[in-house]
Amino acid sequence: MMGSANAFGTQGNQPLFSFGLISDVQHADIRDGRSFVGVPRYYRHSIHVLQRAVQRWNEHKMHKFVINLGDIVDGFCPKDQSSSRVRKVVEEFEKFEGPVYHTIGNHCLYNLPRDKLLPVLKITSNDGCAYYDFSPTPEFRFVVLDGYDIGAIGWPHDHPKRMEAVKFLQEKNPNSEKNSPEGLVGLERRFLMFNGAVGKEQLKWLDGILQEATEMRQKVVICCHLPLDPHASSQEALLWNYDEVMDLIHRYNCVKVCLAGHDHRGGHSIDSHGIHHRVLEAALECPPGTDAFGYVDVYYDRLSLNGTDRMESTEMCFNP
Ligand SMILES: Nc1ccn([C@@H]2O[C@H](COP(=O)(O)O)[C@@H](O)[C@H]2O)c(=O)n1
Ligand SMILES: O=P(O)(O)OC[C@H](O)CO
Repeated sequence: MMGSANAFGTQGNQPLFSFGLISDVQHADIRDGRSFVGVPRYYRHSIHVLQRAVQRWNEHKMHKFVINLGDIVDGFCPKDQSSSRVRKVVEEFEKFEGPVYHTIGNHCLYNLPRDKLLPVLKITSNDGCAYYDFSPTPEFRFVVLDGYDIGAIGWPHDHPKRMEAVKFLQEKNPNSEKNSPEGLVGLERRFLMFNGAVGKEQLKWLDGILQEATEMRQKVVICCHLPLDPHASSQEALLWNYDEVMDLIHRYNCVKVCLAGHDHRGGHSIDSHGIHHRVLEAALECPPGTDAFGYVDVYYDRLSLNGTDRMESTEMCFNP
């Protein structure tokens, strides 16, 4: 019957809630450039993409929150402007009339060390880590992972987590330029300095969260700057220990969707356990006047991403 409540307590085809999405703004007040492989990057324009996104999310009036999948300011931003640029982009996000949840990316860490970055992004942490979770409704839980927990960027020079990452890269990548995948084959090509890993403590925390979500019959959406599935991303962009994280996630049935950024062209896959992996198209790569942002309508059995312009729309149906 039209408009009546179903067994899940939801109205016919009304979403339970919705939220806004954007990734890789990578803004800087510098001339347009290109990625290492020649893809154009529009550093000045990307903040306008964000501004239009915020305007649209606010016009919609119904979005409960916004998620930023990382990389708000580009590493080429002049260092004496890093702090003000990061604040400027965060201020644009904060024009959204609701909470904004940030995921940290490599470019955020090129600009500011963790102890400076996390307070600006309003990520509460006492050990410098940037993973957390939130539950916008009793039925859903969002888990934001810190993909640079073990990473060669962002930690103080002599920090044990940086040392661990440097040692790991020495073992896995023989190139003197640790961002070069030269000679690495297949999935080994992810062992680059602009990627990182989820550390042991974070994995333990994630295990506890997934256990709790299972007990509470919550569906989980994972957010991480670095993609977690090779079929949704180029090999060069993957989390170093994506396999370890996915083995843990696959021990539970509660995770339905994983969202990521970093691989700017975007991607989508459904893994062997029916989990959707959606890598978002970058705001940075939108030629002037074009856009890449979206919003997600959340239903009990699907997430429906409504993309604007260069962001592809994606239906992500799952077994509730
Ligand atoms: N095939 C590659 C790709 C990248 N690099 C290095 O990584 C840096 C970042 O690359 P972008 O995708 O952000 O342009 C780049 O400056 C190179 O140092 C590489 O060596 N080989
Ligand atoms: O956003 P960047 O500059 O770290 O580039 C990421 C790479 O394109 C991932 O393949």
